[in-house]
Amino acid sequence: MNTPLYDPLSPELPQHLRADLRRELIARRQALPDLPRRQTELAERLLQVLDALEPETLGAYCATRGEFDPLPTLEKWLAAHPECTLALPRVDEATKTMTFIAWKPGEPLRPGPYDIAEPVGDAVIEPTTLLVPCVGFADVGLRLGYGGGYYDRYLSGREEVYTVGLSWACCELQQLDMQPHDQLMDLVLTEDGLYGLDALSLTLVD
Ligand SMILES: Nc1nc2c(c(=O)[nH]1)N(C=O)[C@@H](CNc1ccc(C(=O)N[C@@H](CCC(=O)O)C(=O)O)cc1)CN2
Ligand SMILES: Nc1ncnc2c1ncn2[C@@H]1O[C@H](COP(=O)(O)OP(=O)(O)OP(=O)(O)O)[C@@H](O)[C@H]1O
Repeated sequence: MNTPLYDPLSPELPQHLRADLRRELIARRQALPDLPRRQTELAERLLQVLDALEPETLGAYCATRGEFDPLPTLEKWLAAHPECTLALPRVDEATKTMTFIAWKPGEPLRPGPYDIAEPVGDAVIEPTTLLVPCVGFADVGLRLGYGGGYYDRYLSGREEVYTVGLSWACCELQQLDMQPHDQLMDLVLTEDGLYGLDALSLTLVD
């Protein structure tokens, strides 16, 4: 358990404090010790979850600013599951919307807005399972992102999409006020554990 960054009884976290919180969490994860071990542990957990979920179409992301990079693990998993289509996000900064484009390991990527790599193809996919990068999270599956609202906007009206948040243990928050537009993650994985309302019902085999 990490020390709460803010008074857990505060009725609502003001926007400027959310921005401070993001900065603090990004700095924390960028200073994480033992990164190779943490990456290996989170990758193992991700593989277990993929084996349990067997997604037909999977949305992932190109890591930035100290996020867990899921692509090496996905490359390994996809080699054994060629029936699964992988897709990566492309954002439209003007409309603050996001589209998932089919992508295979080795295919080209180009820098997009916010300096995040994006696929260059044009095959739009509606992933059934989505790996969602989380700047912070609370154990019920509540997520704090970069503040663009991209995932909340994308997931609103797509309640059937199964969401797997990925974060680091140091980014767990004891209290994160839920905002009306917040979409709960079904699961959140870190190097230390499994969170979210589905964590209790998902049976993982070693
Ligand atoms: N790897 C990765 N790709 C992703 C996301 C992500 O979280 N991780 N996204 C997830 O949505 C989308 C990009 N969303 C972003 C939204 C805002 C900022 C950003 O730079 N925001 C400002 C202000 C933040 C604030 O208000 O505190 C900044 O950081 O300076 C970056 C990315 C799509 N692709
Ligand atoms: N479904 C939605 N429709 C319209 N606006 C939305 C929706 N979801 C979020 N927003 C708006 O987007 C802004 C950012 O939301 P929030 O602070 O929750 O971002 P975030 O989840 O941290 O960011 P991101 O998903 O980009 O990583 C807020 O001003 C919010 O009102």
